[in-house]
Amino acid sequence: MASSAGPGAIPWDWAVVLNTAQVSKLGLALLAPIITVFLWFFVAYQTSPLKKYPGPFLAGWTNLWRLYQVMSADYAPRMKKLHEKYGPVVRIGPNLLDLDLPELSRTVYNTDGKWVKSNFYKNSSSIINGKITYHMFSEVDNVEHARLKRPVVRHYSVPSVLATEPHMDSVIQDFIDHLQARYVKTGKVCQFGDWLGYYAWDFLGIVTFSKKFGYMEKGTDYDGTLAIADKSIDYLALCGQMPWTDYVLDKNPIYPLGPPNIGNVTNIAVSSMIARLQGKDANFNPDKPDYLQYFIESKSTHPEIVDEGKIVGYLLLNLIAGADTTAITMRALFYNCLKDQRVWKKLQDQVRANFAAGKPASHSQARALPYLEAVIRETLRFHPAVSMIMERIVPSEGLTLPDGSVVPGGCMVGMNPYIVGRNKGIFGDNADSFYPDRWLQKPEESDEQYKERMTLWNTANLTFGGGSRICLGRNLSQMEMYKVVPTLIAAFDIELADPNETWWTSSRWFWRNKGILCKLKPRSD
Ligand code: HEM
Repeated sequence: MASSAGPGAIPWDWAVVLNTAQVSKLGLALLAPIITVFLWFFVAYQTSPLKKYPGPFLAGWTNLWRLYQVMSADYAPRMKKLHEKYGPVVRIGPNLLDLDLPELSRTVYNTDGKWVKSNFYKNSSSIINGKITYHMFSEVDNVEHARLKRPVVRHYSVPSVLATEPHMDSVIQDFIDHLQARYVKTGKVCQFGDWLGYYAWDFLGIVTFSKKFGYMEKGTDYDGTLAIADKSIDYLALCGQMPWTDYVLDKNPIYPLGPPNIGNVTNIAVSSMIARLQGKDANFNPDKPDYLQYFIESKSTHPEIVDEGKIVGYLLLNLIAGADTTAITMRALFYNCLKDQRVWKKLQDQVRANFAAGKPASHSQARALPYLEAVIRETLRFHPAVSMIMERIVPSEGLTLPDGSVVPGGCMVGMNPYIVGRNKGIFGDNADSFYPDRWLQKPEESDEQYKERMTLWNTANLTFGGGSRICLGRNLSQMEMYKVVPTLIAAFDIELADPNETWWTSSRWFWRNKGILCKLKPRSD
């Protein structure tokens, strides 16, 4: 067909320009790469040693599938539905199995150093560390990781954490005073979820370098750090599904597309360290140890490992690894307890029988309250702050699964604390419900039976990870929660402003649970 264009116009009818042979050559040239890519995927799929394991069809072909699942922002419940459909072993990537096999938790997360972290962690290291050369969290070489961790690990033991209690008390007192002045006295509705975040950051500022950031003082994320930290974690979660994308996005030298740095917090960490080393840190009281002091001690005990750069890295890691995770857990605790008034009343009664209003609860007294412990343990099980698969590379000897099949070395496997923590074989048919009482000794249960049950349940508890890479800050975050939760309950009557609120409606990423609008009133009893 001839072109209808006038003389001199570019002909739009390609048949005029190209003859049939040329058209087919062009078609082939365009199709060839597509066919090659398809064949490559097809062969990879057909020959994969993980082909025998069930899972969504697309997940076996490309990691784009799981990237899409993470983008949906309700990744963990989606993965749980997959386990309900396919069973305990689900292939969620061409080279990745998600296991709901608590009996293997001590194998995959162990201390022998053979099970290394996948590249999920490696490529995100610079993001977590605010571009400071510190890789302890994400280090995939376990030997190097152990070397980096050696100088600081004792500072996270229970006695070292307990030594920071005076700092904790001062920041908890501040928290109560702010809530009292801004919400209890005025009757205004409190964005309690946000406030738990401000508190968690100020808490870690004080415990880490004896300096609050001022989020509670200002009543807002005044320098955008909390928002940047959220973006960094989102980036980490997304990029980790296809780690090479980090090189195209954040690490591309022309126009980096990663999240911004937590510049203000980094500046505070650096200036605190310099002032402290020069003996000019006005915030520091030698009678109240903090982590900066601990890390400076590590510099003297391990000068071959710890220098000023490492100290800043250690300081920042405390903040990035500890603030968001603990805030999420506290929000989940208040939200779930307030949603179930039976649980709330039981908790409130026990706390109020033991603590007066107005001053921070002591850690030792709080640890003696069985229902508080049950509530904290249930929150950690029901809503783990890390609700993603913790990927590990299977060592060369392979991994034998309960069905007798062997996952070959080099493949990736992992468990998701959210899924393993809701395993019905361990926690019973009501594993999907928030029910703190399950952690109490039953009347018909002997001490021995109760101990056995708790030992079994601990194998399915991966909220803080496990083995040599278990969370370093778990004592710190637990102590924070054991103190602040009873203090708040003893101080105020707390109610959900809208009892029908769900945090699904208030935060895109379900596990971040930013919502929880609350009314805070003077303690009525
Ligand atoms: C409720 C609060 C917290 C939760 C749920 C939590 C959870 C976790 C989990 C699941 C891991 C292991 C990740 C993996 O193996 O893939 C981890 C590692 C880690 N966490 Fe936490 N964390 C919390 C609080 C903290 C705090 C307060 C700090 C620091 C002050 C901290 C510092 C670390 C560090 C340094 C690691 C890496 C340990 C290693 O690789 O040896 N975390 N955390």
